[in-house]
This record gives sequence, structure tokens and C-alpha cells, in this order.
Amino acid sequence: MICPKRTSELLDLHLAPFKDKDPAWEVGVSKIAGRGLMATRSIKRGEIIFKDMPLLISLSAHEEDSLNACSVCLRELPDTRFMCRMGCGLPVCSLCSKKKQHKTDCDLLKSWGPNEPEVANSVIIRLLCVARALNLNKDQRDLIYCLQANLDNNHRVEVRNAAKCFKNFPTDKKIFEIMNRTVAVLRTNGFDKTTDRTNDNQEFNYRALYPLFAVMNHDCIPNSYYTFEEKTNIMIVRAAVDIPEGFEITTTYTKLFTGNIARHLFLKIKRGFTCKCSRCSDPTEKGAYISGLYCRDTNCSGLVVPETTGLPHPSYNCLVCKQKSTHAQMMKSQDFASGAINAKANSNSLRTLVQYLNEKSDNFIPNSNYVVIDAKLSVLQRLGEGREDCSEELAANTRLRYSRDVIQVMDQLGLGESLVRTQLQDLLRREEERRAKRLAEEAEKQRKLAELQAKAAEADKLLAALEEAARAEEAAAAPPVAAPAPAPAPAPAATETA
Ligand SMILES: C[S@@+](CC[C@H](N)C(=O)[O-])C[C@H]1O[C@@H](n2cnc3c(N)ncnc32)[C@H](O)[C@@H]1O
Repeated sequence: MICPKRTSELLDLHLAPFKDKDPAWEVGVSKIAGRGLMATRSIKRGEIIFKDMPLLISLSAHEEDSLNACSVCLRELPDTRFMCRMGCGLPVCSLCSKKKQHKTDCDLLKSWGPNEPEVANSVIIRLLCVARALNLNKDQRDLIYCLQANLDNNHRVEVRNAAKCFKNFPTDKKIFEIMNRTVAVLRTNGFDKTTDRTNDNQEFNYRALYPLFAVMNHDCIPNSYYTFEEKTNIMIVRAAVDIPEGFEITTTYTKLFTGNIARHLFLKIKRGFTCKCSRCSDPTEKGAYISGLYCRDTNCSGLVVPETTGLPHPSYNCLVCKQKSTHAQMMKSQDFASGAINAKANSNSLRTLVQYLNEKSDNFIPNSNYVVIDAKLSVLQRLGEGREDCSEELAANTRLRYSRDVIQVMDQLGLGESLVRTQLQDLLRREEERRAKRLAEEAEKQRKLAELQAKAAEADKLLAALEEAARAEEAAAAPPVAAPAPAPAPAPAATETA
């Protein structure tokens, strides 16, 4: 391990633009691994811990990426004529083509003689982030060498392959060594598009090295989270929870909602270590059951969870009947559920997916499973983008229900603040406000209706009274009805005359 003091000195130089008189962190010896970042005082939830700027940043340029983006400002360019006309083989916008950064890049790559400078080549564009290390000053280069570099068998492949794209690629061992080291440092500590390190619903599409962030160790329930300033790509790290003085400040290298097995595999393969954090040591993942599946025994309604052996293919145990199942057996259920949900997600109808998640999927996969959580997050994202086939009522109910569901999972896991939590809480607040407004409007309508009805009843009453009065008046004005004349007296009975 390189001495934390020397690391701090180099980081101070790198971070001079953000000079903080009373930094909340220091580089120290970690209980987790090697160096780590320690809290020098208690830090409040949500507080900014530090800002970091990239020492290296450029386009990711994976083979599948479109390559029409400027290698300096990183903005997307129109589809035609975006390559530098000076023959360096880099895409650049007309504004940046005059900047110092491009001149330096251009001179370097031109001196190596790209084979086809007019054609955008992902290998060359991707190499730029690494090649820029050759033009850093001594302190910056020392900082790169100061960071951990997991030297696996593959880290030399990139530069070796890139060399084939140039006529005069340098043969100097020192240059190769610097570039290979930079590749290893980027792989151990860097960002390479969010597909590699998407943890928090945010997009970061570049290949970059943030040196202070690179000293942070991983925890699957991190006590910090980060965001990027869109224009500058400056990283801002905030406390996810209250962090007491002396505690290590951790981040996560994985997605927040993947289960124990997937996180283990990712960390082992991509980051070269086995995580032993409290979440990884708990088969139930703090009672969130993110990897939970239903017991295969049809008479049992228990959940099965994977053992925390650290093996890539652990067995599963039922928490109720205690039956053991093999990894392969449980993967069948998991794959079946993933396939079924993804098929609905890939169909064009969001309504079908929502109905499936609300009414069907729970029959064969628990709602706590990460596949369901991912599907709910993708529904929320699609609803946010509009253009979906959901009625306003279904959309509103779904926004409320799914954001509450996901926040509940985060609470269960003990995950504090994060970008995804902020987004979900915003969504929930806006939806609750909309609902409260609708209810208030409805109540106002009802109040007005009741008022009208009351007035109508009043009017009816008045009318009835008026009618009554009119009738009474009419009755009073009419001449008294003459008493019927007495009936004529009956004629005396005729007497018989003699
Ligand atoms: C970005 S560096 C972190 C800083 C590093 N500890 C140092 O001394 O420079 C990443 C490396 O740190 C180690 N590491 C980070 N988090 C770890 C963890 N939770 N458990 C074991 N090793 C970890 C791994 O070797 C990993 O490849």
C-alpha cells in the first residue's frame, strides 16, 4: 500500500481548485482494504463531503457506441464530417479543434501516424483517455502511480491492440509501461460508461478517472453517494447517512438493487475482490429478500435465499421448510421470471407490463426480487418519458405505488440518500400534490354542488310556501259559497174528495 500521506499530498495538488479549509475527509488506513477515506468530523446526511474533478476523461468509445462525439467537449456531433482535418484520427467539433487540449492530443496521435485518420476508429478514440496520461505533469503522473492498479493478465491487451492502428506507434518501453499502468488504474478505479458502474439511476457515458473517489472502498450499503455536474463533469460526493467522526466513507461499485450473487460475481470479476460487508453476509439482505425466490415445494409458501458462502454458484435454503435447492434449480425459476417479465417489458404496451406486475408476476416470483424492482424502476422511467398507453389514472396510481415500493426496499436495506431516492421522493411528492389538488378540486365541486342543492331545496321550499300562500289568498278572495236552498217541503198528500 502506498503511504496515505503521500497520497494526500498528491490529492491536495489535484484538488487545489476546490481547496477546502476544513475537509471532512482524510486518507487513512482502512479496515476494509488498503487505504480508504476517513471522516475527520461527523458529517450530516446530505452534506457535501467533497468535490472531485477528472484527472483523465474522454469518450468511452466501446465498439457498439456511435463515434460522432467531440473528443474534447464530449458533445454529440452531426453525423457527417466530424473527424479532425489534421489527420490525427480523432473526432472533434470546430470550436474545440482550436483548443489547446486538442492541439496536444492531435500532435501526439499524428506523430504515431494513424493508418486511416479519416475513419472514426473506436480503438483509437478509446485509447485517447490512456494516451493523455503521457502529457500529464510529474505530480499528476505520480498521482496515477499512487493509485491502486490490479494488474491482471488482460491489462496489456488494449495498448497492444491499439498499436496496430498506427504506422509509427512508439516502441519505447517506458511509454508502453505508462500506458499499461494507466489502463490498469482506470480498470481498478475508473468509470467506463454507466453500464459498468451504474449504481444510482444516473448516466455517465465517459471513460474517466476521479482520483479522490479512487481512494474510496466499496460497501454494498454505502454511506455516501455521488452525482455529476452536467456541464463540467465535476463529481460531487454527499453523505447518504449521518457519518460519525473516524468512520470510513464508503461508496458502491455495483448497482444498488442487484442481489448478493450478482454483486459478488461483478465485484470478483471486474474489481478483483470478495465483499464481506454486512449485506453480503446476510442471506436475507437485511430482510429485503432481493434474491428471494419461492420454495420449489408446492406445499410450502416459504422464500428461498442463497447461502452467503462467497461461491459463484451457492445453494439456496428455504426459510420455512429448510429444504435445500441447488443453484441450478433456483436459477431456472429466476431465469423463467426474468424472461417472462422482460418479454412484457419489451412489448410496446406499458399497460400490459403494469398489469402483469400488479396481478400476475407475484404468482411465480416474489415482489421483493430484484427483477421485479428493476421492472418497476423501468416502468417509472417510461412513465416519466410520456408517450405510453396508460390512462392518466393508471399512470398516477402506478407512480405512487411503485415509488413507494422501491423506497420501502431502500429503507429495508438501510440505504440512505441517493440519486434514485431523491428522484423517487420527488415523483412521490409531485404525485401526492397532484392527487391532493385533484381531491381538493373534487371536494370544491362537491361543496358547490351541495351549495346549489341547498339553494335549490331552499328555492323549492320558498316556491311551495308561495304556492301555499297563493292558494290561501285565492281562497280568501273567493265569495262565500251560498248555502244550498232548503229543499221544498213535500206537498201534502192529496186527500180524497168525496
Ligand atoms: C478504488 S480502490 C479503493 C482504494 C484502495 N483500498 C486503495 O488502497 O487504493 C479499489 C480496490 O480496493 C479494494 N477494495 C475496495 N473495496 C473493497 C471491499 N469492500 N473489500 C475488499 N477489497 C476492497 C479492492 O482491491 C479494489 O480493487
